Amino acid sequence: MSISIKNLNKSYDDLKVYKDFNIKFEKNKINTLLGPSGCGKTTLINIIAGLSKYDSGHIEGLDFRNISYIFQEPRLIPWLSVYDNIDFVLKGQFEQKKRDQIIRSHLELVNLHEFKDYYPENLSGGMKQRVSIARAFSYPSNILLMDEPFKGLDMSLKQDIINSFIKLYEKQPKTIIYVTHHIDESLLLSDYIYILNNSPVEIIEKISIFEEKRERDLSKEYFLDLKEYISSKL
Ligand SMILES: Nc1ncnc2c1ncn2[C@@H]1O[C@H](COP(=O)(O)OP(=O)(O)OP(=O)(O)O)[C@@H](O)[C@H]1O
Repeated sequence: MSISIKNLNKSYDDLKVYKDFNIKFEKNKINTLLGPSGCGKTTLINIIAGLSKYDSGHIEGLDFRNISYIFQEPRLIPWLSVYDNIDFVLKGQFEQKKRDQIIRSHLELVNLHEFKDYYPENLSGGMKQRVSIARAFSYPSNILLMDEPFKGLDMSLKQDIINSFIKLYEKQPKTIIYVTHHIDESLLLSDYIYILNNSPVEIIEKISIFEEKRERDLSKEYFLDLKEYISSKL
């Protein structure tokens, strides 16, 4: 489902972060919020997740039971194996046989099927983040919220994880809201980029790039031009 935010107002004491703010996130697309640090991206995603209160406004198209999350840190349960970390969110959703099939197929898609019995402490940072991506897609949600999920990973690892992510997304499209302040990452992943800036926050521009191929090559002229253009807006 698409998600519409209407006339949002949110302040922290004297700091007005959102003033009569409106935005619409497109159904089953990757909608990216790109803006400088401190402009209000995390505040917005926390409001959508129901983790932060807002002063006034309306949010349409949300059902809190219907949301998956991928955070900056993988947030795996340390005393559960890779397999059981995913099973944990699926219990109560499906019977055992179906859960087993879902977990195995998702671990396969992120190339971690051989690590299903490992505990988080024995995995690298990139592997843990792949488990959290597999977990987010295993859960039967229509909406996925991601806040800087690739932070702290080097570029080649990032590229692998983004590829795993795109494989899962293409098999099971969801309405995705993705927060980042990295232009390169936003160009690799997005269908729509909302450039945010100013205080209170404004949408400087909505850029649509979903007609371009997903096999994205950031060294291509189109992306270099777009990157320069976006930089000039931030
Ligand atoms: N709990 C809070 N109390 C007071 N001010 C806050 C609080 N949370 C955020 N802010 C302020 O609100 C503004 C927006 O913060 P927010 O974290 O939403 O920005 P952001 O764009 O996500 O930044 P970053 O990329 O650094 O996380 C910032 O000026 C921040 O200092």
